[in-house]
Amino acid sequence: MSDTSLRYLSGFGNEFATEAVAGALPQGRNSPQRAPFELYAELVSGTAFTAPRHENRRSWLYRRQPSVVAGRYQPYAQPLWVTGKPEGAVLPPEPLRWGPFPMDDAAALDFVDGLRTVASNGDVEAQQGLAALVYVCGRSMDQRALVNADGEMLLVPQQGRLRITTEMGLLDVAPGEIALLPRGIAFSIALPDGPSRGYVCENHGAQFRLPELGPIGSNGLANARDFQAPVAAFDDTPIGPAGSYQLVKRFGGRLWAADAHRSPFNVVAWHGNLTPVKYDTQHFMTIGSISFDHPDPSIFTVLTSPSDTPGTANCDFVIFPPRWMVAEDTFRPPWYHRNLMSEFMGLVYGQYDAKPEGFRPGGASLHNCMVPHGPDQEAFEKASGAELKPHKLDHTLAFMFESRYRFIPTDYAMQPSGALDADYPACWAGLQDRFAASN
Ligand SMILES: O=C(O)Cc1cc(O)ccc1O
Ligand SMILES: [Fe+2]
Repeated sequence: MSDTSLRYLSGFGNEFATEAVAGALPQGRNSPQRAPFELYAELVSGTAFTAPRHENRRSWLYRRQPSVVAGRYQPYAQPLWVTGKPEGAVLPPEPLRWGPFPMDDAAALDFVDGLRTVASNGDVEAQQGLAALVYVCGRSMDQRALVNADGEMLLVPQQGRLRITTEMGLLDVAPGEIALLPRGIAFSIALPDGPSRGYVCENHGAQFRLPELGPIGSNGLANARDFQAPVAAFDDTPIGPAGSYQLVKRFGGRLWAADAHRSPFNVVAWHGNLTPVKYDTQHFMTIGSISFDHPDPSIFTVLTSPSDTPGTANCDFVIFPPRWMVAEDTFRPPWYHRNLMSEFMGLVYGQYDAKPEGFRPGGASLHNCMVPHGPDQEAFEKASGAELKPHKLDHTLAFMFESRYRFIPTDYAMQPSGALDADYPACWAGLQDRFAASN
């Protein structure tokens, strides 16, 4: 597929129609007796057929061969991609933090082999919860594609651009941008900038959508028009022998691989509202306090995956982008707090105001349900004494996967020789009792 296919259609959840060859989309019906150019019609339903109209997501693909043409699947070993709650897993009741996840072994790994679950929750079979992963990779996926039947994947690149080929077309995603790849849609990732690292939310629950805006009104936060879907594009490499391509499938918390004769990227035209999208976080219209007090971080929600309990998300994807701090008589960083919701955070670049030194780009932190946390001593002291003039928190992008379900860290995350910060709670130890009743 050539770079000329790198054009985008704008809007979140729109009804798109796109064809790589003029005339390839049937008009006025979805499954004519014979589709144009002898293409096969294939429906992909991302929601139950009967999901409410505003939540319903499906697309019609017109392709050279239907996806059912594939070899037989064999188990594929990738022990560091872990789903759900491992048997007997120990869940420390403390705050956890990791330094930048090492990229030492990245050179030999592609995106599939470079995925490492840091923490996971829920139950993939119950369509609940998520896995928070990192990827470290130095190789493009060569002659192979991944299909995740277990959930959609939200990619947050931290280092290196991703060129993502999908059944619907191409996406180019740089650090500062995100990609949302629907459950079940095949994709393959190339690395135009070399070694890459980033974060992934593998969402087993309800699909991510834009949050309600309530009193904010009809504009603001992430605007629907800034999400970009690919235009139809296909790979016209001729069919090769069995095994010239590999399809890797995530299915029930395990990986499988099948030989194929060609890539699954043979969709000549498609229409519908189930599609991969990318979004540039620079377009996020940030709202904050213009009087006093630090608001709840829900004002930074880009996308939300609701659960069955209103307002209590399976997962909120929240960002902390560059923004002005202007609040008067206010301790401006996050307050000390405990939260029913569990918070997994990562840092794409820059500094995070609550932890200016200890939280590093490419690392992560985890504050599970009711685990106390807040600014480290350095941040507390600085912010308590700072002159409260307007101040731009610039050159920074942190994010959070916030979930109603506690995240269980994996063995990979907890190994003492890895990125785990063994002494994280020490960053608060110096917060003295300064009570002075006479004040
Ligand atoms: O814990 C964190 O750093 C995330 C966070 C940020 C904020 O501004 C308010 C609450 C919150 O949990
Ligand atoms: Fe928090």
